Amino acid sequence: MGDNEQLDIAEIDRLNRKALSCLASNRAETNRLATLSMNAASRISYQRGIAHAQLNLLSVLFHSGEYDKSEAMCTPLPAMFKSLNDPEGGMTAAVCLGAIATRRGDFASSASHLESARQLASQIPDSLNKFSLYNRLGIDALSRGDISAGPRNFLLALDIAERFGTASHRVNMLSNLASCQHDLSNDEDAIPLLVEALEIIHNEHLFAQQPLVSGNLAMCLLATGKVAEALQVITPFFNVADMDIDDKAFIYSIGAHASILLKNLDRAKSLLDQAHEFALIGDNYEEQMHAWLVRGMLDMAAGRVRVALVSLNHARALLSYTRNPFYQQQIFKGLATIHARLGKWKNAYTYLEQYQGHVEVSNKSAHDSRLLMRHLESEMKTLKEERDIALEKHAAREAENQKLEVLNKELTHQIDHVNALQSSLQEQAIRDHLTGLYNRRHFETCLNAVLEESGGKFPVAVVILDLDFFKRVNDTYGHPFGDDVLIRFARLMESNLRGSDMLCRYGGEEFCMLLRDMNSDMATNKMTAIAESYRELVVERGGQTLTGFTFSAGIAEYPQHGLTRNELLMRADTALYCAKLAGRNRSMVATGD
Ligand SMILES: Nc1nc2c(ncn2[C@@H]2O[C@H](COP(=O)(O)OP(=O)(O)OP(=O)(O)O)[C@@H](O)[C@H]2O)c(=O)[nH]1
Repeated sequence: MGDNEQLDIAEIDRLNRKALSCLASNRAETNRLATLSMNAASRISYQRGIAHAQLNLLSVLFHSGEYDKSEAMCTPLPAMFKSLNDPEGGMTAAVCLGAIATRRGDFASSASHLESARQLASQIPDSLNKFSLYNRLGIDALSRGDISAGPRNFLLALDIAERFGTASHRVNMLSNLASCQHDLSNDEDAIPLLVEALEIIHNEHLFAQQPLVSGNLAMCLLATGKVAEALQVITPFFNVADMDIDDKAFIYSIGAHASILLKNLDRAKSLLDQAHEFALIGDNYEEQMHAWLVRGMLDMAAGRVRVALVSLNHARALLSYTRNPFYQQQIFKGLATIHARLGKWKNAYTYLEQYQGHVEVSNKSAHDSRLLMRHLESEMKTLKEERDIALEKHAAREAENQKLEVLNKELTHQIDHVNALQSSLQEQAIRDHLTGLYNRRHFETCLNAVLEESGGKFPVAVVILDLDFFKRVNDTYGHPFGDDVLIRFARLMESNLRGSDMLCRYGGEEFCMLLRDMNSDMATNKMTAIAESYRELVVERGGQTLTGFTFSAGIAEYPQHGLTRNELLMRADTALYCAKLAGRNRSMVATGD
């Protein structure tokens, strides 16, 4: 697809949806698709397309740590989506603003953005856009220390991922659920979730997500004392250039932590220096705190007790950016140890007490979180079952409706068929099958109607025609030839009729006409003209040719020669009889009044 290609609205929408769906797994692709859709939407001034493209572009910026730029791009979007009457876009924009505020440690403003996102979400059906909402609500809840709302929202996001998302969305949520468990000191339950996520990553080749998930796994392994395993999991990612800056900071810190525990202090220092740098470049306070904590451990391991105190104090100052009990415990434990080494027993004791307090809270929360997780899982299971039943019922109703629609169509079709048949039968009932002209019965009905309509206000000429010596035609040339003559005569007569006139086959080789608003003179002239054409008619069949046909006609005029149909027909018939007697090939008008 070329950059200059003209795309229509539907194609731009599709491009934006696609850009959104690869946000979790391939940000470069999101960026490429969103740029394409932004250009195409701008070209045709499609505001909604522009706004959604902008949303995708700023999400990419957000994930690469460009918070100022992404915030500047996002700030006008909620109002824009509101004016476009697009709650889905408005919700996603509010989620982005919430995420940016969280990164800045501004939890109050984050909560207000997320609340408006939640309100907008209640107006729209479930879609992939809700994934980022639940994900963000989960992260926000954890940062507030709400251990119930965190996993609950992640499970909701996992459900959205399973219904509307890709494997990468699933991985994302398994990883978040695991982080929750880890934050609650429940690493035993976190590890299988991360192993499952890594399996999906492997099978679906979602390598962009591998560093973070592996980092999380390494963190849990560290927390459970499996240091060598932890290092093994993250080693492949050292020196990988194409990685998220946050992931780099995280992985290098864990690498440094593991190296300290394995007494490889040189390696630990080199990894930690890089971790620190990445955390600073990425403006990531939580990772900065993580790096200071590990630096404190390194200082201690190297015997630099006073320096370690400085490092841990730095880490402690940043503690408000996380509720992670692992960090809290490590920091207070470290501070207690340092103060003990420095002989500051009172301080050491205070930190020890704080450390113990955190351990107790964390043990309790690990226990609570296990229970909560089981409870949430069964709650979700019930909800899912209920939803599946509702969906099944809906599908059954739809199928029933479709069946009805098909039946309805069939019925309509049959009714049409019957109607067509009926009108064809009606036509057949009033038509002569050989010539296609009206039959005598229908003619007589119409004649009655015309006479009634006239009521003497305009004349009506009634003409009966009889082809001359027709028996001879049949006898000499055969009956089929005679049929052809009758048909050709019928067509010739029709071509001489006006819309208000009417012609019928009266019987055999006899025809009858009514000429509206014509007196007998006018009718006679008309018959003379038709007689001329009939004479010139050439009929050919089976190598035989015949021409020079004649007919005789009798004309009666309403109201002059009669007031009723029968009277007029009788007078015309008599005139016809006279024309035959007078030698045929002529038209005669009824005599007398
Ligand atoms: N081919 C054909 N002939 C028909 C049809 N209906 C009637 N006829 C023939 O029309 C002929 C009418 O003959 P006649 O009544 O003797 O009259 P004519 O031969 O036309 O003589 P005049 O009317 O006295 O001029 C008969 O031979 C009928 O068989 C038809 O549908 N097809």
